[in-house]
Amino acid sequence: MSVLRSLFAYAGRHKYLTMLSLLFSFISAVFLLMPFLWIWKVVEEILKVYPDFGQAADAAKYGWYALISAAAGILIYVASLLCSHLAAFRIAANMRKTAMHHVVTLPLGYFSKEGSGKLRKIIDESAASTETYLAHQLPDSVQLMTTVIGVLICLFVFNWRFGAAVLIALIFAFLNMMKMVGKGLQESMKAYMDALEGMSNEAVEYIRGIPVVKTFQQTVYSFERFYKSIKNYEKFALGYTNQMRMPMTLFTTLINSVFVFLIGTMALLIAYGFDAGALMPDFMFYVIFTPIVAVTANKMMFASENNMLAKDAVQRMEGITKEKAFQYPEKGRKIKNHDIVFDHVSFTYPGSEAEVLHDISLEIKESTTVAFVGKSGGGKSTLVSLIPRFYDVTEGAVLIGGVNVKNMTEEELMDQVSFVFQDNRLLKKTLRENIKMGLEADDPAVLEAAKKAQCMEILEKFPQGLDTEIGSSGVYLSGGETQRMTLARAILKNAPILLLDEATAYADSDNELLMQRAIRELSQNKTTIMIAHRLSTIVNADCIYVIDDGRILEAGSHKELLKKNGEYARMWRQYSQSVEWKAGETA
Ligand SMILES: Nc1ncnc2c1ncn2[C@@H]1O[C@H](COP(=O)(O)OP(=O)(O)OP(=O)(O)O)[C@@H](O)[C@H]1O
Repeated sequence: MSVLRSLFAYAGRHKYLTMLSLLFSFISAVFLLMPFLWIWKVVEEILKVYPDFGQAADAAKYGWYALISAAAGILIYVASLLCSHLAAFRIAANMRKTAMHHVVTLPLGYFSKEGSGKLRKIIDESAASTETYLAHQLPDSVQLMTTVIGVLICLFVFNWRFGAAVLIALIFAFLNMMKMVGKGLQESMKAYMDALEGMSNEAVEYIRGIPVVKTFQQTVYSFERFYKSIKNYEKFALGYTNQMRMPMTLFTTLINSVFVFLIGTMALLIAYGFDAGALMPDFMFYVIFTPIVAVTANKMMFASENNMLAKDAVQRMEGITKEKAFQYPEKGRKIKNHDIVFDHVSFTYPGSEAEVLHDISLEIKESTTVAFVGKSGGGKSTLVSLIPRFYDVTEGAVLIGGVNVKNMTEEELMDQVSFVFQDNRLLKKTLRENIKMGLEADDPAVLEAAKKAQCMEILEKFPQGLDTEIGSSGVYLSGGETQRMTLARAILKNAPILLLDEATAYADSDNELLMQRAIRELSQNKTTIMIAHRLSTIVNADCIYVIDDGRILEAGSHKELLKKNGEYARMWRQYSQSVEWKAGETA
């Protein structure tokens, strides 16, 4: 019931269709039990007139009744499945939609914590297994319950002694079944499903990393994590199977040995002086009837396993939908200008122990350009990512124009900021849509932005120009091309705050100069933050912050920092030397 209640949360009006399917399923079960009774009547009729079979006038009539009730039962069952399938598809689709809608509201940190393979598996496969559950297993369970109740009634209506014999076998079999579906097994199954999920995640990560692995000849080492997850899966799969082996064997044996109990009872009754002839019709009824008992009991066992699977799927899905969404206020406060302030900001990545930024305070005035430089891993990208709220600060606040970014609506915040990062992604849409990203702009404006960002050679490469669909056959953009497309996006958006994290990292020397010029032009009158390892690109910044180990080491203009002769001056000397060496090499 709890599984059904959870699933109905996604059902809307389709829950009535599910209920209708259950009603049909119940009626069909009643109809499908009837043929056994009619056949018993046929047998009784024949035995009554034996050996003069011509006297069995009603046998044919009962035969027809059996056929008609079987046909009606099947037809009603088909109607039940029709309803259940319609509802199941809709409910599973709603589950996927709800999960996806929720996923996009989650903080970015969630996606680095949970691998994408794992998320895909949970959303897709959990919805699929609830679909099977609702379409088949649930109506079948109602049918089974009805059949069980019908069977139990019939067992005792005809001859309680034979009924008791069948029941004893059933009780033993079901006691075994309890072992199979008990709490311990639910836990083993959860561990098994976790291992399966882990393996799926590692497989995705492994396949993604293959190019890097091949380049660095790391095959054996990189395979280790994936291999461990396979071994872990093997451990739980074997454990689960071993746990099932004994009770499953006993269950199957007991359920199929009901005949032995019946024959034993018949022999006992005859030994105690009962008339074999008078017992025969009842005995025949139980012989006809017992196969349903075995089939029903088998089905019940699988139904309870499927119920556990559906419960597990619902819980996994709820694990995502109950994850706290990123909160944006309904109504935001208006910003006064485009100053950016970091006020005593500390930050730790979600799920990580180590603090990455420690008590950082700095102020960036509107329309100025600042640069963050420093050792790799010092926290520059993290600091920048707090402005568009890719993550929320752990302590302190980030303010734009005097307003905490947490108090700005999503629209307001995103309208203020455009960014070009190292790791940019394009959508599987046309080049035009990738530059516009939902902005109102006509083709000349899109082309103008593309031109400034040095994207014309990309557009010229494909005969369909702006209409070229990324991801369609043969359309692939390199890292540098993707970065230029992202720059075109930022140019078209023309937001007052510009965040550039190694924005020209992948550019070749021809393009880099032109991209730098476009960036310089774009950053005019904008609050700009640049992260760059090539220090020549930031010498003109109004202020340069040297970030080291999550702290500001030094701050000032290029000239001031050189005069100070500290870390920046050291970095500059090193950089100039490397440029000289390169120039020497090319000379
Ligand atoms: N998603 C994450 N989860 C946990 N820790 C992270 C995550 N991303 C980065 N870090 C850690 O935060 C620290 C700062 O990383 P960050 O990328 O901000 O440095 P950076 O100065 O920009 O480095 P680079 O110049 O190499 O880009 C590093 O120690 C890094 O390992």
